[in-house]
Amino acid sequence: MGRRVVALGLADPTFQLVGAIDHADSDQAGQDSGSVAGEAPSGVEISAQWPALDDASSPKAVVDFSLPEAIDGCIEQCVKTQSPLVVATTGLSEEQQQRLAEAAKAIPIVWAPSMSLAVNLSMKIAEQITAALKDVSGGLDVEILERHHRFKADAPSGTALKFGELIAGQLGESTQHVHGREGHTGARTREEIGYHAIRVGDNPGEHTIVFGMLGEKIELNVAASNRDCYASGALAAAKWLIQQQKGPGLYSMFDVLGMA
Ligand SMILES: NC(=O)C1=CN([C@@H]2O[C@H](COP(=O)(O)OP(=O)(O)OC[C@H]3O[C@@H](n4cnc5c(N)ncnc54)[C@H](OP(=O)(O)O)[C@@H]3O)[C@@H](O)[C@H]2O)C=CC1
Ligand SMILES: O=C(O)C1=N[C@H](C(=O)O)C[C@H](O)C1
Repeated sequence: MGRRVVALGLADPTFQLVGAIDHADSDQAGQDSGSVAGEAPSGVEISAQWPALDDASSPKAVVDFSLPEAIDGCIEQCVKTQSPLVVATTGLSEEQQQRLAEAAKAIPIVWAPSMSLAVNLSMKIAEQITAALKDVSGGLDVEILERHHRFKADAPSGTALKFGELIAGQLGESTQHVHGREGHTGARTREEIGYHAIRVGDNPGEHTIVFGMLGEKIELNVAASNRDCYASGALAAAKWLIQQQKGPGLYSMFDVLGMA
C-alpha cells in the first residue's frame, strides 16, 4: 500500500511528499521512494528517520499503512509533532485502539479499516438492510465472507469486523460474533453473525454480506479491482484533515465522505 500511496500522492499536485517511513532493517531503506513505487524518482529516500513534521509554514499529515507493531511509534511521532494522522492499518489490539482514542484527544486522526468509497457506502447500505429485515418473520441470518490476497496477515479483515460491528448495532446487544464453523455445531442461532476469511492469490479485497431469510436472501458484494481505491481514499482523508483544519478527534471515513 505504501507504494500506491506514494505513486498517487506524487501524481496529485496538491501534495508534496516529505517522507517515506519504513523500519531500519527494510530492504528498501535508502532507496528512492518514487522509484520503489514504480514512478519517477521523488527525491525522498525511504528511511526509518521521520522528517520534520512540525514546520508550521506547510501543513503536513501522516498516512499509515503498516503493521500493528509499527503503529505505536507512529502515534507517538504524530502526537509529538502535532501532525494529523490517517490510520489505515488493521489488526490493532484493544490496547492499541485505546491508545489511538487517547491520542485523538491531542491530534486529529482518521481511522478506518477501509478507505474505499464503495466499501463505506456498502456499510451504510448493510445497516439499512439490517434495520429493515431484523424482525422479519422466520428470522434473519447474517454471514460475512471476505476474500483477500494470500499475503494478508490479519483475519478476519478489519473491514469485515466493521461490517459486523455496524450490523450488530442494528441487531442488538445479544449479537454473538462466530468465526468459522467446524464439527457438530448444532443449529445456527438467530443471534449470530458468522465470519469467513478466504485467502486466495492476489485478491485486493472483496466482502460479501449475506442476509439469509427463510425463502429468500440478499447478498451485498463489494470488491476492489485494484488497491488504488484504498490509497486514494487515504489521501482524500489526509487532504480533508488539512483543508478542513480539523481539531483533535477520532474521525472515520464516514466523516471524510460526508456520510456520518
Ligand atoms: N484501511 C484500508 O483501506 C486498508 C488497510 N490495509 C491495511 O494496511 C496494512 C498494510 O497493508 P499492506 O501494505 O498490504 O501490508 P505490507 O505487509 O505489504 O506492508 C506493511 C509495510 O509496513 C512496513 N513496516 C513494518 N514494520 C514497520 C515499522 N516499524 N515502521 C514502519 N514500517 C514498517 C513493512 O516493511 P517490511 O516489509 O520491510 O517488513 C511493509 O513495507 C495492513 O494492516 C492492511 O490490512 C490495507 C489495504 C487497505
Ligand atoms: O490487507 C488488505 O489488503 C486489506 N485490508 C483491509 C482490511 O483488513 O479490511 C482493507 C482492505 O480490505 C484490504
